[in-house]
Amino acid sequence: MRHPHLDVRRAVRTALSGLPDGSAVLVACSGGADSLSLAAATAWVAARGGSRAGAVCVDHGLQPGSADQARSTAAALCGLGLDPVVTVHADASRGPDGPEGNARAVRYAALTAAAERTGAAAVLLGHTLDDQAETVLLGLARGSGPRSLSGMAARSGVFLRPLLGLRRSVVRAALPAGLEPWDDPHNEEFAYARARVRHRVLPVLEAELGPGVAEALARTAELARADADALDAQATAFFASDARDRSGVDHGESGVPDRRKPGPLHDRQSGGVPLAVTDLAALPRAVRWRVLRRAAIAAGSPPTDLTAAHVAAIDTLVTAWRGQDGIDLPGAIRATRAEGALHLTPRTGTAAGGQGEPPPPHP
Ligand SMILES: Nc1ncnc2c1ncn2[C@@H]1O[C@H](COP(=O)(O)OP(=O)(O)OP(=O)(O)O)[C@@H](O)[C@H]1O
Repeated sequence: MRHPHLDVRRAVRTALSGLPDGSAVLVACSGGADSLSLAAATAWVAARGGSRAGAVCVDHGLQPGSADQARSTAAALCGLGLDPVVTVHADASRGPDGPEGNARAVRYAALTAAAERTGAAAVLLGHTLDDQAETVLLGLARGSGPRSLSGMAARSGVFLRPLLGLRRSVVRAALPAGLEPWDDPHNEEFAYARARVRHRVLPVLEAELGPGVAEALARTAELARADADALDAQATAFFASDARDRSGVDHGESGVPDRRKPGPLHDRQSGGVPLAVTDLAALPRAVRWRVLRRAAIAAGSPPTDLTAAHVAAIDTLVTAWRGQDGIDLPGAIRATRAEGALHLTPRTGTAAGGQGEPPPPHP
């Protein structure tokens, strides 16, 4: 780690080079060491590259003194030459996901809104390779599949994560002298699984298995992302061909569409789209489970409540059906098998989600 500030600046320059010329960006800065280091490097790169960089701090008001802390972070960011520096208040006291999850949801919404307001092409986040490794370990411990194990993307929507390839120690060593980072007490709280992974699990793995474990876990994330993307694309292709069938278009052996011939999956249901069991059973399990999950969500099952166990249960109707009853899913959706097809429909007498709304359209 001879010149950490050069590593961080290079990472920022690479991320910004993917944006259209003259783009403005915002650095999302909590005041913590990682995002402050990112802010300093971005200010440096923008000043030399003739681009515009501002910053945005989100004050959740969760801790006493958070407004003062946001103010002093904003002052430090102005001192770096970032312009504009926006402070946003985002209440995280309500919501379904607990304080941490709510804060994350309102933070991402506030950051997106700040980008729209200021015309920024991207919002830069300070996640590091260590954050990625922690995410993979947490996913492994939960028994996650490749989508979860793929961790955080270097780019997703308006968000860029330029530091995903750098160790946290490098990012922190690049923090210019005189900048005082704020230590989020949650990062040290062992009540949080991520803090335990950060301070207790990863250091033990590195000590026992050798250095490079964090890098290896981050590589797993990259490989898992490629696998998950490929499987998702196959699931999308299944729906596309299935929709063609349902539209009554038969491409036949000649490849010429024959619109007179009805497809095998005419939608005879109100509120649900049947999927041919033979078509589903022919898919590899990894693709089929994705198709089933998407179909259940499209029928109205809330994605946050629909677990892998629900999807596995639906799958029994496809691959291990012995005339058994249907399966109840979250959002008052019922999966049943009839006439060689799987049906995902609102439970009789109940509306999807219990809100009297029709299920959303099929993907
Ligand atoms: N309150 C906030 N305001 C603006 N951006 C935030 C805020 N909290 C987090 N972020 C952004 O999300 C990134 C990840 O935050 P998280 O709290 O998960 O990690 P961290 O390791 O504590 O990062 P940091 O040391 O920068 O606070 C931060 O680096 C920052 O870019």
